[in-house]
Amino acid sequence: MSTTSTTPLRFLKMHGLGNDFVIVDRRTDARPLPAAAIAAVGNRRTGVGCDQFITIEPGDAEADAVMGIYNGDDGSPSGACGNATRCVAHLLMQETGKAEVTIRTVSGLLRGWRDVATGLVTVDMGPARLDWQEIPLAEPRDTLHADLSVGPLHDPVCVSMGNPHAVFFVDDVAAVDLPAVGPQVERHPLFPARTNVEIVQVLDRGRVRMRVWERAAGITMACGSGACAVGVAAVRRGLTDRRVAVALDGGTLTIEWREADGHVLMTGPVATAFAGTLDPSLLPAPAPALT
Ligand SMILES: N[C@@H](CCC[C@H](N)C(=O)O)C(=O)O
Repeated sequence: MSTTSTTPLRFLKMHGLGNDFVIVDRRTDARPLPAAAIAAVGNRRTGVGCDQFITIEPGDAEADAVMGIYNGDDGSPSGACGNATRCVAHLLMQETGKAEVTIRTVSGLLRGWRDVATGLVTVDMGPARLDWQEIPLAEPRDTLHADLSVGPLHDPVCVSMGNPHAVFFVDDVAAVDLPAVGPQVERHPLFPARTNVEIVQVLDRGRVRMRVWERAAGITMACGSGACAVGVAAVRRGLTDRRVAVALDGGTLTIEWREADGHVLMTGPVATAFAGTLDPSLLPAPAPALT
């Protein structure tokens, strides 16, 4: 189909636990979407507003679709978005009638499925990556005790779920001024690609409370890849069992770090808020005609 910037671009607004996404289907409309246009759409005052902007691209021999992930603040790409992956898995299952779908992201092939009784959607987020170069960190460090202090936060566990996470265990998540300290950790020189920041309070061996400062999105109601990183970090520190309920501001995700293959499974609800079209003025103007 031929499209121009004056043709409205259709989108779906979805969320997982209040972590919200503008999702566009580029299998039917592949117009260019530069970072500035994504940031304009992501702006909550002047655009639609979203934590992440998600694209669905044509699939291939192994995947039902390819998913692109961009942060709402600046259009920067990310290697993972757990909650959006659950939303896209839900859409693809609805579309294909399949009980299980496969989604390709820049970090790998992810499988998603639904529990028919509860409607909850699970995604296999693949293996947690624990080497300092995979986070990435700027220099060799033990990712189990990364020897970093920023304000009241100390001694993070660093985990990559395809995107970087610094997980700090604290006594009381409510007592931390996350809007103040989150951006300082996000942009600390130890993290050359910046980082997502999680603060966690362990409640018991099966439950934790978590708050998140997301890279290029700020405080969000929930972060799926962050919850995965927290589950992995808590097991590595010996604080919880391998299956844990992670209570976020927007609700609870169940995380299981599977012993057999090191994959991390994430389960929770998805919801569709509304469908709409993007104002063409938010999108790039057509290139001027050559004379
Ligand atoms: N909300 C997401 C994570 C989105 C990407 C993140 N801000 C990054 O830059 O890595 C999730 O549910 O995982």
